[in-house]
Amino acid sequence: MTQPIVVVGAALLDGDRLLAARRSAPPELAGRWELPGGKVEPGETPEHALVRELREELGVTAEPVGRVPGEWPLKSGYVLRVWTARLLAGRPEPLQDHDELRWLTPDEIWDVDWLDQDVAAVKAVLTVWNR
Ligand SMILES: Nc1nc2c([nH]c(=O)n2[C@H]2C[C@H](O)[C@@H](COP(=O)(O)OP(=O)(O)OP(=O)(O)O)O2)c(=O)[nH]1
Repeated sequence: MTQPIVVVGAALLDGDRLLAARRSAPPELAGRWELPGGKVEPGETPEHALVRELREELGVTAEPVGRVPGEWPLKSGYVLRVWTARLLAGRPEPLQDHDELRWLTPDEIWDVDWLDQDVAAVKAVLTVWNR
């Protein structure tokens, strides 16, 4: 069986806030909100992919903290896996793939229009947040 392509999503946490990112492309996803991240490249660990993607997309240095249990199907052949992460240096900016960022408290988490496939992942993040 063909292995799915893993997309890593970062639940970047800063105190009581989670970073959400609004996609600027492709057209069918643009305007919807997601966890920043991207595809794991061949030969790369998911943790390394997460650090690389956050540097490329947001211009920050971050480190993975822990895997959020579960995985969520995306388009055919892709699955989303999520790690909590913390900022080590820099202030996130929407450099690539996104046109807006928002830091959300748990009370604000559903104020943004998450991608359909991210809703279950964000719920899972809420269960591990601040434990
Ligand atoms: N990063 C990310 N992608 C997601 C999420 N939910 C979701 O459906 N996706 C989809 C969007 C894309 O089709 C795919 C990830 O692709 P990407 O474009 O972010 O990854 P990438 O930076 O490695 O891509 P590329 O431009 O190098 O091709 O997964 C999510 O929460 N985070």
